[in-house]
Amino acid sequence: MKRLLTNIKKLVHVENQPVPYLKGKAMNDLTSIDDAFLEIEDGKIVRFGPMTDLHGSDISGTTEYLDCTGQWVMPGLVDSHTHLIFAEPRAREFEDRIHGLTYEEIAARGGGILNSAAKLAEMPEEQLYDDAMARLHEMIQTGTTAIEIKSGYGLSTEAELKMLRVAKRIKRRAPIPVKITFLGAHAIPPEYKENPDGYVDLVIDEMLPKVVEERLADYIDVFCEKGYFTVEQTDRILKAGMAAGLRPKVHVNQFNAIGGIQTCVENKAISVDHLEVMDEGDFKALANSDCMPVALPSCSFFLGIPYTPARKIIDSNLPLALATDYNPGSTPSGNLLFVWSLACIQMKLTPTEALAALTHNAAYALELNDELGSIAVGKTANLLVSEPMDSLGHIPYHFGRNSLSRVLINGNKYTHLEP
Ligand SMILES: N=CN[C@@H](CCC(=O)O)C(=O)O
Ligand SMILES: [Zn+2]
Repeated sequence: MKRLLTNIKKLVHVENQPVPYLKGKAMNDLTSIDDAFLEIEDGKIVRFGPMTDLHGSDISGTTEYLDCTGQWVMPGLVDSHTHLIFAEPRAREFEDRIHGLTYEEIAARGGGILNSAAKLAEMPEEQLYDDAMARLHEMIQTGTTAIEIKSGYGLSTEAELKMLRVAKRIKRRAPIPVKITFLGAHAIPPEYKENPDGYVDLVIDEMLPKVVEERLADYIDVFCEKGYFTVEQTDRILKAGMAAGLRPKVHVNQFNAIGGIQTCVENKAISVDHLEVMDEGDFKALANSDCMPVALPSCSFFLGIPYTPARKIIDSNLPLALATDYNPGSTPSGNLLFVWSLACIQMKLTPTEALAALTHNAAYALELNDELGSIAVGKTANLLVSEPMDSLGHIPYHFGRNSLSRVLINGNKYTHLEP
């Protein structure tokens, strides 16, 4: 099955010699081809270049042509941080915050993550699966072409395994690549309030071996934060995860800088996520490491907390990825196009830097950079086709609107949004 995209106004972020990720100035320096073509065979990119190279070349066997006059084609977006599986929205807490309560105050009253855990315990796997799949379908329409899914609303061995089994079913059946993260250490359940180390023991000694035995996860995560898990507890859990074959990918520095980033880097974390509050020691720890900082601007938008210092991160010659953090408490949105707008408007990234963070670097944060993240021969044809436009900024400029005309998954039109 051969498909040919022709007359592409601009083919964005092509690579002849793919690199694992982009950092600093390189994030604003993506190579593009004007008036381009792109050939797809069996779901993979097999050839691309200027239209002038296509004329006279062998296009026999092409089964479908897609004329992209006026349209831009770019790599599909990757969401490297989501809590896609949850039982119920938390709109009540949203109203409590409008009336002045903070996220932390709501959590201290037994709301927040504990509220979601109580609801999840009661919901059958089938329903969790159907709801999460419906959310996934919606996300693909706004450009998401690979996703990470966390557990963390279980907080008991039984419920964590239930979440992860749902995630594994999604991974098997979803049309896009899925990576799974075990987040048993998302909050201290009420029965361990006086004995948090006892809960850490449960995560390490009881949950983790079962997760590994059933091959339910790719990564291990901890919410390293005041009132949740200390740096020492995080270190214990990450070391146990690594020993069991799960690389760390960690919630850290959301409200306080307590030294967690250093611990994550020491434990070879593939990414550190949130980073709304960072000190100089955190920047130092990230320099000379291969750990990807991941910013979640929709969370800052929704909770009204500081934005990750993304401009400073890139200007410090570090890489940056962007993700949604889709969850019922701090980010009830899986829309990466909105994340793109926030990155430009609130974090002062250029549209190009934000695209690099949403594609190439996000793919690295899921160790999917060999198959996704740029236009390169051999990579999977998970691609976005824009509506006709004059600049890349057209997409984030139109915040809250979907400026894509097509999302291609394995080269196939996933959805056709044009009238
Ligand atoms: N901060 C920790 N976990 C989630 C929120 C979870 C929730 O409130 O349900 C986050 O990444 O924002
Ligand atoms: Zn999160």
